Amino acid sequence: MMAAANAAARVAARAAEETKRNMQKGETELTLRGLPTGGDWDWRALKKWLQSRGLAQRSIKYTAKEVALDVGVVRFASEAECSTAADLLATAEPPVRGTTVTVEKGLAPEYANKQSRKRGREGEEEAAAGGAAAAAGGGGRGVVGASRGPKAPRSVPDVCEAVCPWWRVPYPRQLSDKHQRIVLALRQITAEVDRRTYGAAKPEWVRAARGKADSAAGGAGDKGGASSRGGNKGGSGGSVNPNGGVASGLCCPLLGILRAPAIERYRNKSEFTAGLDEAEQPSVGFLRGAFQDGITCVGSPAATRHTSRAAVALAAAAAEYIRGASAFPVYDKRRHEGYWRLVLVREGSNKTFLPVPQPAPAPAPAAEESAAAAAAGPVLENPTFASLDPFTYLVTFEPQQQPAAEAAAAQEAGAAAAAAEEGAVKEEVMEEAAAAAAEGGSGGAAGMHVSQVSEAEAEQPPPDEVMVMLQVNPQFPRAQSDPAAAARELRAMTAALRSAASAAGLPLTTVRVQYHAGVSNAAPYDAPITEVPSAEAVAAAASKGKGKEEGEKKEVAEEAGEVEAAVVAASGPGFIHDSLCELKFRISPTAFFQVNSPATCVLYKVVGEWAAPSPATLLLDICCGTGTIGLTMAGRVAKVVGVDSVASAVEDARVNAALNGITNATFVTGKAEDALPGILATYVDNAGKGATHGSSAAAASTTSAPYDNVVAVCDPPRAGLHRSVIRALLGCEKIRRLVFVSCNPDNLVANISALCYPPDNRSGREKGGTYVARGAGAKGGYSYQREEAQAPFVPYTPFRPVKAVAVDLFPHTSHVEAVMLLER
Ligand SMILES: C[S@@+](CC[C@H](N)C(=O)[O-])C[C@H]1O[C@@H](n2cnc3c(N)ncnc32)[C@H](O)[C@@H]1O
Repeated sequence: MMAAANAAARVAARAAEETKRNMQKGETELTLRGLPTGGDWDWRALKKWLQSRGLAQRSIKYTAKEVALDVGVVRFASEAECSTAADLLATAEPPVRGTTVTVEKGLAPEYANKQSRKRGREGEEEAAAGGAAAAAGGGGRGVVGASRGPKAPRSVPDVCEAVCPWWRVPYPRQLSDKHQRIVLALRQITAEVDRRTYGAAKPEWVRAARGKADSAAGGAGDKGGASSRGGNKGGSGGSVNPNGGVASGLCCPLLGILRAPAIERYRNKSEFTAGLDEAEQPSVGFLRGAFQDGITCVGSPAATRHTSRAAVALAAAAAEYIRGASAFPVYDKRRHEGYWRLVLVREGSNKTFLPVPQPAPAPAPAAEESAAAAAAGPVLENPTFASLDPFTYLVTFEPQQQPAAEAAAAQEAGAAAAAAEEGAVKEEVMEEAAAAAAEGGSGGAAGMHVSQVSEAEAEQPPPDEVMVMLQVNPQFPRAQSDPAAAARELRAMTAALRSAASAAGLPLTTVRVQYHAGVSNAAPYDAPITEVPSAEAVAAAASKGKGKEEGEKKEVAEEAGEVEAAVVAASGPGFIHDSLCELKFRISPTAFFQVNSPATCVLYKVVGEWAAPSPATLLLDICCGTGTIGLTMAGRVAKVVGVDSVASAVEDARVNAALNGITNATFVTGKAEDALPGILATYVDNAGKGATHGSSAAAASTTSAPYDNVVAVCDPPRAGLHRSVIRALLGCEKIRRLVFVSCNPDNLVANISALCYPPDNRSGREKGGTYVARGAGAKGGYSYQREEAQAPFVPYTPFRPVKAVAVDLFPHTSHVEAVMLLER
């Protein structure tokens, strides 16, 4: 009992630390520029303005009065709130008419500088006291604080610690910790829905899970959702049964975690920063910490476990060019100076990953035997994506000798017994959950116990196509005053990359240039992307250049001879292809594509199985990227409709459908929150009711009802789904099954809870209205006011969590993907 309590405290502390880290990373912060300065404007006025938009911030940094700075930083309680606020503020009336307030995610460098200066001072004090500790991993000194002037003597993390911080953690332990993260999230969903539902409206699955959690905790209750850390080390015996959640306060059974088929150098995309290394030399690699922490030092990616050899070679070539041959400097974010910003490397393979199954767990083999068997693995005869059983990769935790299928059966028996005791309705819920685990869950595969997981995984074969995108700063003064010189730089860099690629046997087929002047490296999706300038473009720019000297013109001519062949060879189509799940996908430079193809294959197979479509199904692929999930299921459904906010990704999706001869898929460009109501109106008969609150003309004009059987797959970005997407999904009763893929457990909790709240317990705002204070300081209580132009709230049936599984797409990092099935 004591051990469980200690474990619970550890889990809670870890969760709190994670939240704090997220906040420090700036994922919950918005930078607002163009705010009023002087006059009555201070942080209170800013707070009022935010309140008038219905936003509640956690903290504000805004010093307009003191230093006439028009920049404010607003921090929110969660990433989801931050994203919602970003959307709202981007279109909000500015506080002062005629001005424009721009919204950017993350911490303004103005404040980062302040922070880093403060930290720098702290570092100096620490050093003076002889207490400056080296960062874990033994990183040396780094560039901290302003890059001008003396560096603060604070150490920065080693590059591996910064980008794949679990690189020294044994893989089984990584899996345990990630699995535990999802255990916690599933508990939090129960706790969250429990907290916000009362009386008869409380869903039965919550009662069932809570009842069990409370009794597991000795009746003490478990309001916070973190009561035990069982299952973490393959035998600690806490109250969590990781193979089934109902018995432990989880909102549904968690089947385990699907390990990544490839864990070394698995990334097919690497985004390198051009910056100064520890020795203040130009370099291309990974930032060794967060810019918000004042760290701008770049480290070589060579030692990082997740970066491919191809990407490492190209980063080295780019660094060598900048150091040895370029007349343009790397970009300095603090001073907004310099030219070279990012080098993005993307790789594609024309061979679909077809997994070799690992052996079923044998009873307690010796560690070396197990590793050898796992490394060799039995070979599937004619393996195909259709024959892939993703649960071959299932890793379970305890009990050690009990395979998952048996554990599920045991759970089913336990659940049934418990249900018999506690009433007929509950019986139904428990049985359904247990049956889900037993039947559709692991597909009959036993998986393997965590103690049998091997690290001996093969590296990926070399790529068949490689694309590089160079991001540069178009506002660099010399690039502006001498475009010919800038063009020559880009051409020479391309030649350097091509030559390194040839030496390493890499098919570098395409190089593109992205122009981005913003402070953050993340360029907007519509930032211009061009081909590498042609020789003619250089000559034209040179001849237009003011007062070009003869020597320089000659250099252009010579350069054209030397570099032309390389530039032409790398001029490619501006995209690459990857073969995933036996389909071919075109990928544009900025389109989202999962970075670990073998693990993605496993992930998509689970999604396809749990979606359980029929030939009559309309499949909604929400946040579809290049169309991958929808297209892998297109052969099993009547129609796929995908939506994504990035135009180039949607264009890729359309091309991908054609490339694979798929004719029943349609892809829509737009934010899901804007486009979904219209999609539902077009393809589902009762769309619009409640989904759009009557605001969509498209919904009103719905005439046909072609699809009765609708399955939704949601795979949102880290910020999660927008509230109006959730409303639209809930409002469309024909969506009875929903598969949710999440790369962020925090937003998994927020989104799944929102999909599972019964309508009676929604807050006023969720219903389309808001509670407003009666009288000053809310002393007179609150009254509910419906928002203008909102249609009456339409009741809906909430979803119910059925089962979940974690998937490890990102070995050596703390990130984990989760798949959840919801039904109603
Ligand atoms: C995690 S990715 C998933 C993509 C795709 N399902 C896949 O597996 O490759 C999230 C996707 O959501 C898209 N996205 C981000 N915000 C969005 C929004 N508001 N509406 C629709 N799509 C959005 C991104 O462009 C990205 O393609």
